[in-house]
Amino acid sequence: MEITHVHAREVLDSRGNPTVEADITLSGQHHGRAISPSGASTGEKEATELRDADPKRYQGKGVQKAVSNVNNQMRRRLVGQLFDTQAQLDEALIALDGTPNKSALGANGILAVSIAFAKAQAAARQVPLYRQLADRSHYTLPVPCMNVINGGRHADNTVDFQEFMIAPHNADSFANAIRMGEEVFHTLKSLLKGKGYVTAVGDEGGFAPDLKANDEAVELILEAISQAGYRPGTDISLCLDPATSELYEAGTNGAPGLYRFFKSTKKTMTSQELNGLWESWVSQYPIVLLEDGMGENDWAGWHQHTAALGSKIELVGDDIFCTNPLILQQGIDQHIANSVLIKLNQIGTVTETLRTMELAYANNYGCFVSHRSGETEDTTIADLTVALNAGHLKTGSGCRSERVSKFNQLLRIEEELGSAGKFAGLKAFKNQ
Ligand SMILES: O=C(O)[C@@H](CO)OP(=O)(O)O
Ligand SMILES: [Mg+2]
Repeated sequence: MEITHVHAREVLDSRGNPTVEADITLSGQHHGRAISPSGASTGEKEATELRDADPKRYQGKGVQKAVSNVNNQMRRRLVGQLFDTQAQLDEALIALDGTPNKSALGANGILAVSIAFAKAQAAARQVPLYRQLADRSHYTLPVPCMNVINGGRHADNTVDFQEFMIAPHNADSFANAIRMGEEVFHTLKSLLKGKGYVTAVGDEGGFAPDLKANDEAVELILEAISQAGYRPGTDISLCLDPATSELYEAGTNGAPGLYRFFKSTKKTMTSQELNGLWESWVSQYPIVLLEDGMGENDWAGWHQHTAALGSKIELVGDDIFCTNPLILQQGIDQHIANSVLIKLNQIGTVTETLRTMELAYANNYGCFVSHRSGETEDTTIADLTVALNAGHLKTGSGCRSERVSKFNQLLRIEEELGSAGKFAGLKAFKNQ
């Protein structure tokens, strides 16, 4: 189909920072619109998010250059051309950029165009986006992993670890899983209030209290699950993303690196000690998934970590893989983790994201689809999760619209699919 219109503009994300929105029209009548999200605890090998240097606009965080690259180079290359498939479009964008990490044109602009094209194609074919991404007779509705306590770089509190999530898996539908999760979320609010903690929320919608210790977050969540009338581990389990790359300090002169608890005690731990902490938490608590339990530059630590826990729970690599098929392949070869976090803007096109997911599945790795801490009303990840039967996703929790919009899209998809959709349940998680 012929691309007849390409246009980008600067819009805002959930932190009030600018990001890129792109519009695409096919054959003068089929429209697609998409917005790129933005991370705070980013992996070093992510595709480049182009930000303007001008300190007078948005403290140097503007995206005018990325927008202009869409409205000039990309528009010139695309308008008037025929693209039949997503891969053809994305290959053209990758070639036009010409760098391995999309630093010339910016992955924020490229991704918005790539997703907008997928949506325009879906509109042209009159199918929902998930069906445009993968046409199947049956689809899986994911377990929503809801981030109910925020810490790390996502909140100004005393908690070092970034994300404490609940996974309501013992449900017969996505709608019931969301209801269970939200009931726990509200119970947790009362519990925190009762204990004198603030109930303000962090970037991803979870509460951000000043707790006395990191494990207090887990204890409080378990209490909230029980108080809400559910059984921890049987009905609702826990998932964690401590985002330990943010804690990691590389060693100098050949000394091993250390993890520093930068917000609470300022104490340090070796990889071995941190791995020991995870082993004890996994034996003590109903944890089914642990993301970035080791830092992106600590492959030796990751190796140990996978040997210790890789046959017990799901170990997800986020910063270490950056949704990049080449890096994931290295991880697979070295037996690192058993699952990969999927963030479209870490790699920059729909086609490369799908390639990473296919590589993961071919090697018996899981795919955990994810939002970014800077999000928008764009709900593409909801459709992506369903399209690829990923079985679980994380997209924050229940009180911020940029997170809830994904839940609402999944509720619509579940309704639309009827008996062609099935809730994933506990088996969505590796080793469960
Ligand atoms: O670390 C993560 O997994 C993400 C999303 O939760 O955070 P950010 O978008 O800040 O990288
Ligand atoms: Mg992460």
